[in-house]
Amino acid sequence: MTLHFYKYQGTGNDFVIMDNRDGRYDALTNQQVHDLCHRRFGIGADGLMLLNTQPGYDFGMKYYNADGNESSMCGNGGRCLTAFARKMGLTQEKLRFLAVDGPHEATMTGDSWVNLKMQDVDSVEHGPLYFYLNTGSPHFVKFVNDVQSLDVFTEGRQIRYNDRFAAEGTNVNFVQEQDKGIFVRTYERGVEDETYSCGTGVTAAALTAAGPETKEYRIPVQTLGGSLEVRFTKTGERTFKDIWLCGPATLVFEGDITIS
Ligand SMILES: N[C@@H](CCC[C@H](N)C(=O)O)C(=O)O
Repeated sequence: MTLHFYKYQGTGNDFVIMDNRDGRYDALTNQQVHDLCHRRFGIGADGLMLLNTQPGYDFGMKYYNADGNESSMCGNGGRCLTAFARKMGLTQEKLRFLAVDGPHEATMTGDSWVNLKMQDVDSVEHGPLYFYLNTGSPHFVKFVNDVQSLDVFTEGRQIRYNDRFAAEGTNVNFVQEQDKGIFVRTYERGVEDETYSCGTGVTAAALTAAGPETKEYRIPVQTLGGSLEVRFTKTGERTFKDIWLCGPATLVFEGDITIS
C-alpha cells in the first residue's frame, strides 16, 4: 500500500498526518503506525494523526502515539492538524473538530500560528512537590530549579513507571519559573522518551504555575522546540476555563511511502 503523508511539527513535537476524509486509511494497523513513526526505519515522528470527516464538525482528529497505540488528546497535534486542515481547503476562520477528549475549536493567526481551545479543567491533585491533572491527557507536573541540566529521560521514566502510574502511564513534566513565564521539559508516555514539546503538558504546567488570584492569565512557555503561550481564566483554587494553547505549527515535508 502506498500512503501520501505530510510531516508537521509544532515546537518540535512532530507528526505524520494523512488525509483520511474518504476513509482510505481506515485499515491502518497499530504496527504500521509504529513503523511509520520509527526514526530509523520509518518517516520518524512522535505521533501520527488522521484527518477524518466528523458529522456536526469541520473534521475529526484521530491520534496515535509513536508506539502505534491510539491515545488521549495531543495539544500540539491538534494545532498541527488544524494547520493541515487549513491547507486541505477548510478555510473557515474558526475550525471546530472532535477529538478523543471532546469538541475543540481553533483559529489561525497568519499562516502558521494556531490558537487551540482546550477542555476546561475542574480538578488538580496537589501533593508534596507535585501536581497531577488531566488537560486531555494525564500530566504529572514537578517544579524544579535545574530544568536545563535535568536528566528528563531517567527521572521522567522513573515516575511514569512507578507503582501508581505503570499500568495506565502518565506524561511527566519538569517546570522551572523564569523571568517571564516558565520553561517546560516533558517525558511523554507512548513515545517513552523526552519530546521537544508537549502541548497538553505545557498547558498543565501553565495552569499550575498560575498565582492564587482568580483572574485571566497569559503564561509564556519555553520548550526545547520553541515558544508557546497558554491563556486561561482561573475560576477557583483548582478550576480553570477558557484555556487556549497558542503557538506555531508548520509543514516540514510531504511525500509518498510504500508499506506492507
Ligand atoms: N504530545 C502531545 C501529547 C500526546 C499524548 C501523550 N503522549 C499521551 O499518551 O498521553 C501533546 O502535545 O499534548
